[in-house]
Amino acid sequence: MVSASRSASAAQVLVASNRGPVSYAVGEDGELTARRGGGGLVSGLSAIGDREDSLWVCSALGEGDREAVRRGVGEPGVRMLDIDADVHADAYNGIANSVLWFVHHLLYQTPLEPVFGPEFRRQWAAYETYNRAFAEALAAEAGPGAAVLVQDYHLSLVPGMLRELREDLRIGHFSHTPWAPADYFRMLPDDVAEQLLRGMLGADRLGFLTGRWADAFTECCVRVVGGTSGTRIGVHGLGADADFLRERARREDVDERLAALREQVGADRKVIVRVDRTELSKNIVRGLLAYRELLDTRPEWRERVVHVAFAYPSRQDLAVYRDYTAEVSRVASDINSAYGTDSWTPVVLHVKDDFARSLAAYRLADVALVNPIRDGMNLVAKEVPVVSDEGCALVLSREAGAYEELGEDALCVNPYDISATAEALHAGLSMPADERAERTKRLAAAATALPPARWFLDQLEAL
Ligand SMILES: O=P(O)(O)OC[C@H]1O[C@H](O[C@H]2O[C@H](CO)[C@@H](O)[C@H](O)[C@H]2O)[C@H](O)[C@@H](O)[C@@H]1O
Ligand SMILES: O=c1ccn([C@@H]2O[C@H](COP(=O)(O)OP(=O)(O)O)[C@@H](O)[C@H]2O)c(=O)[nH]1
Repeated sequence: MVSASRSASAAQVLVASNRGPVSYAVGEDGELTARRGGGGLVSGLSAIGDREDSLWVCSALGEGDREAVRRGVGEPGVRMLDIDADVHADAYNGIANSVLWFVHHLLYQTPLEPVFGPEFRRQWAAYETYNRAFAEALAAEAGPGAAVLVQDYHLSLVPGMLRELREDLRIGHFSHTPWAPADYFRMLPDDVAEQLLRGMLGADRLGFLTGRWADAFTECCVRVVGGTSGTRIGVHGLGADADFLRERARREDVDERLAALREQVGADRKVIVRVDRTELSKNIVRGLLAYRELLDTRPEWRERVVHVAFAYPSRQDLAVYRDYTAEVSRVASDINSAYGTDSWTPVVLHVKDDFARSLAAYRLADVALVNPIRDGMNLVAKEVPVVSDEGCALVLSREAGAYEELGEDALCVNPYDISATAEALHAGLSMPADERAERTKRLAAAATALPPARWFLDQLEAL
């Protein structure tokens, strides 16, 4: 960890995102420790750090990050913005994750409904302030004619704001989420919907993970603001980083965790693996219920399979995420109480983020379960086949962006259909080893077609 030192105002390529590549924690001894930021956006953008002329502008997300900013500690080429904590909380928890995330992932269902009243308006004002802070920092840091790539729904207003401050810049925006169908998007107050779209249309070019999300965005523009007003739109299906993953997954710390997992699972048992943030859109509870149904309807699997579920903490400031986390644990322990025996624990649930252990689980999996209700891409689905030791069947939701590229060799499911998911798990567990290996090879090839470095460069060149 060093003081951020790269010359800032010379930056020719800038990335802006809420979450940055590292986050900091203050230890009991007062020392700061850095750890890799979670989630797929960070995995995808990691290649940018190799460029000398780049700057990654991100937000301080917690007390550790704020302390790092105060002490002037940081990674080279990264600038963390210490935006007022209340403004950040309203923008990130209130607007981005409680409203925009829910709209794009179709998560509002009774009794979870949007409430567009005074609190929303206060949070919306904070979202504007938050976006303006990014626009101003980018305007100050960008060299003449620089390219700025703004990331995701946290920063939808930044392209329009930045355009007003700096006409010389080339501005792109990339959405890592799905985009809501127009009828659902128009649930947002009219002025807010319009501001979001006009903010994004301030960019020269907009990127999406799949054609499906790009088309939904275009349809929203046609319905709400009359069209996309000359802004170019492109599709870039972010893939897994094969070189990084294969090397990282064979290191000693992963081997150690693999041995521990093998011991926990027990000899001669098959393993169904899932790895997610504990996130409503990932549909973890329905996944567990499908596993329960498998044990119920196909008793031949009892004692012969273990479901290894990693559900690492996410957005815990929000009550709805905390409740969901508790529900995941409750359903997992219900299954263990109902079916477990002295020698067999049907579900092994880990709720602490551990990248090395996740890679170990990828290696071990006979079946990977990826069943989101909706997901921009889902990199886990792309990473498992790359890392797998002996081939792995992939049970994949048709509502994940990854389905467009992996659909042919995965066992595809409607994520709401628990029985169909249980049947797909059975099919995965029963798949002959040679078929599984063949499919895994093809899945890995499709999953790595557009590695992160190329994904990033393509956008830069197109801009
Ligand atoms: O930053 P958090 O609030 O902790 O959330 C983590 C990230 O979640 C979302 O990731 C998405 O990006 C992936 C890569 O393109 C994609 O595969 C996945 O489907 C998306 O869910 C979010 O869009 C990011 O901004 C967050 O950092
Ligand atoms: O303990 C872990 C397990 C996984 N991941 C990474 O988190 C990302 C999850 O991305 P995905 O697109 O599947 O979903 P997101 O969380 O971004 O919605 C993947 O690249 C994983 O390798 C991680 O950072 N820590």
